[in-house]
Amino acid sequence: MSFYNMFKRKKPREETTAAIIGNPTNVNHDIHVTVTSDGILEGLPSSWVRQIGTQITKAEQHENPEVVKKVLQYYNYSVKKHAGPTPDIKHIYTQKDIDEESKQMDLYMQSKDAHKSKDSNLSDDSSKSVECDNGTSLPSIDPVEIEDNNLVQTKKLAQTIDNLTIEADEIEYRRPSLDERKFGITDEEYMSEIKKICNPGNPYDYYERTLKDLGSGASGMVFAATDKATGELVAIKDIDMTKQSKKELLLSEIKIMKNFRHKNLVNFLDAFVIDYDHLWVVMELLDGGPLTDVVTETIMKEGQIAAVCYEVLQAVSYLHNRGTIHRDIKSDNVLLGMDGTVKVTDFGFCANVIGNEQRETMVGTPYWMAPEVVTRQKYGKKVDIWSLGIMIVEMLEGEPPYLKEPPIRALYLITANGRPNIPRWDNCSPKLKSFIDACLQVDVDQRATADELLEHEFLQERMELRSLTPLIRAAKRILHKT
Ligand SMILES: Nc1ncnc2c1ncn2[C@@H]1O[C@H](COP(=O)(O)OP(=O)(O)OP(=O)(O)O)[C@@H](O)[C@H]1O
Repeated sequence: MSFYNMFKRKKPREETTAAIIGNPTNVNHDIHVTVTSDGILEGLPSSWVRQIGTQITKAEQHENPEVVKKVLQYYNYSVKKHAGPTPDIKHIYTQKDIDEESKQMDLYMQSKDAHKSKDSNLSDDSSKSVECDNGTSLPSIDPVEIEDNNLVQTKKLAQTIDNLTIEADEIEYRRPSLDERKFGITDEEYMSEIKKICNPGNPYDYYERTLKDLGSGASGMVFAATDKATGELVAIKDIDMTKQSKKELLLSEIKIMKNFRHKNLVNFLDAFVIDYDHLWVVMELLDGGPLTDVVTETIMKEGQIAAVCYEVLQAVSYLHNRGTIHRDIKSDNVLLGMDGTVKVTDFGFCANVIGNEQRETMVGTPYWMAPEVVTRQKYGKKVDIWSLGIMIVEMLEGEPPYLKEPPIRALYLITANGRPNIPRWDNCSPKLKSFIDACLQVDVDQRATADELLEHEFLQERMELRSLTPLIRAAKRILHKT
């Protein structure tokens, strides 16, 4: 369900602008940030200044200029990365992918030469830096001749920022060509590959479509079908491949997912190509709906929270022990069975859809994001543990911290505040407090691993899975999903 559905719950307005953009072809912006004596970040491209807008106060900029810079870097990198023809699909993530992504991000934002404006007459001296009040050092804006006349100085500074503004605003955006989107493989090659990976048969020979639609996601509909051989219900995700920019990555995901099988994952069952350009992914069906419905509509007991955590952690441990990071653990991606079964989904499939509003949004969901994702420090498997901690906050409070804040502000608060305030903290038992503490450590080394958490005493307090059934029923009733 990922990012898209989360915003369907409460979607910050600024995320809905939907111009279709491709990769920048003329990225020419020097980004030299400085902090004035008033603690204001200067030298930011105008588009960034607009993004800060009312989201980050001057006092916050003054207090945490480095965090603001990192947040904007991360946000802009994510948006552009998501928009471009480079491999940006959420696929099976490993530490290697993350290291590579960090390198690309550094290159994107820090390589002065890579972003130098051909028109810019600014100095190329990047060695200068400005010492901020908090001791951090930011690269200085290129020299504006200091003249006695303050007005001239101010004008020149404004002109400098204007230059940056023009550079940032004049990036040419274009839609990636079909060839770029396919990474050079022809339709014939692609179809031959897909035939090797997917079941070549006709899905209607195996499954009978029911009238029940389970919902729709970014990449298409999910509907229920009956397995003709067993009579069991399955869920089929219908992905319109003409809207996928990275078809071959989709295929490699299917290959990997075929090998992942765990009782706490929504397991992949089969895949078919239908009508030439639609991919049907057959999965186990979970009839209880997403955990989100339960956290928003009901009040969970600690024993029920422990039961969910225990199941989710088994899936996370399975993925981590196979070198895979989920990167999007949240209640929307935990599906429930009416019997209380708990399964993690979206661990392989997250479509990169061309031509809808998602393309201008970030990769990943900010509210569940660990601080190190933004700061890029020791970013690895433990991001899933932080997200689990945030999911516990959802189970306690009904929503993650900062959900009402727009994404840039949420990213700022996550990075600047570290561990969030939990309003119901005082009502939690010592065991639950200790469990949350183990998940929401800003210091990655202090944060527990999935295997360590599985041994935590809080989980010994877990109730039976079927204790979740009344909550699921109640949520369905309230949401008229029965
Ligand atoms: N295996 C399943 N069993 C039952 N319902 C499911 C299953 N998979 C998805 N759904 C439901 O279908 C809807 C759409 O799910 P989907 O995973 O396509 O959303 P998404 O994550 O927003 O899309 P995408 O993964 O393409 O970004 C959701 O409401 C989800 O609860």
